[in-house]
Amino acid sequence: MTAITLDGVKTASAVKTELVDRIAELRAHGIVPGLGTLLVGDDPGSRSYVAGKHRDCAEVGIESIRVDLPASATSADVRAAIADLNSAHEVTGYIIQLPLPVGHNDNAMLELIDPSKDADGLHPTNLGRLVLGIEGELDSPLPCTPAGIVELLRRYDVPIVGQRVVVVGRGLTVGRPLGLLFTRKGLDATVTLTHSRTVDLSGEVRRADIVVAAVGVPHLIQADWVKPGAAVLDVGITRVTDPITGKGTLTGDVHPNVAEVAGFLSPNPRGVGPMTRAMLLCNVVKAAELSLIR
Ligand SMILES: Nc1nc(=O)c2c([nH]1)NC[C@@H]1CN(c3ccc(C(=O)N[C@@H](CCC(=O)O)C(=O)O)cc3)C=[N+]21
Repeated sequence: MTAITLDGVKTASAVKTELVDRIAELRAHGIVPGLGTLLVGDDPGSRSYVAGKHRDCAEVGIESIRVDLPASATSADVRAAIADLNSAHEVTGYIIQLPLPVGHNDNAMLELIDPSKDADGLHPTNLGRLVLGIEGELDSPLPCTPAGIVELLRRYDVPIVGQRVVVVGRGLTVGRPLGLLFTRKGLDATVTLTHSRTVDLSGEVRRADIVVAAVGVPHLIQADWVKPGAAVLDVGITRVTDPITGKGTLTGDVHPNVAEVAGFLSPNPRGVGPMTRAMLLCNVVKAAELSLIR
């Protein structure tokens, strides 16, 4: 058996196509959606993600505003840049590229974002709304990676209701909010949130109908850990740069042999990454639409 690929590139492209008309409608009402990005330092991974976000915006008709600070930026510099983004009228939503360089406090900076401009859904107010919102439509932005994971599964009709989901990794951007999202009414999954201190991790994963691997441990999830037919989503990525050639390679958390056992496999790259970016655009558009009716 070979797993059906959950194609994030194709699915993200469908999501983006659906946004184009909504963006034109906003512009017709005099609202120009604009995504800001705040990047601090010169981590190559972060640079490439930010570049991707600006390309996506250009593709669908969202303006984008790029603020790059040098690695030498102080916390006061970062705070000042956040204050500027909060007050810039052309910025309808923005993100702080995480992680910030060592010496900066990611959570403290996230708290300074105007929650109505929080395109990542990571401000405590918006995370709090996700905790409160067990049912009904949420009008707060959802964290992009969890939203992208659920959207990818839905578009391939992978059953979620009542299913056992094992999330490997409890990080702020993926594992923790994903548990909250999967257990909302309507999705109704049963979630086990695992982490580095979990006893018998392979046993937990073997019980799962849906496995989300978001830890950044190369090839942690092997074929013999996976229940035949399960959906496996590879989210964690480890970037290794060859010291001699300077060439970078990306290795996911899921071993390639999982494709022989799983029913569905979201690869990495070309899986959840592009979906994350598409959901960011959705958050920007949705926030702009809400500003019309408020
Ligand atoms: N405030 C904040 N919000 C984020 O959403 C956020 C963040 N910080 N920090 C880092 C992680 C990581 N992340 C990715 C986004 C797109 C791809 C993506 O599109 N990847 C391509 C490959 C790109 C490549 O080659 O590097 C793919 O999977 O096909 C990957 C990872 C967003 N994150």
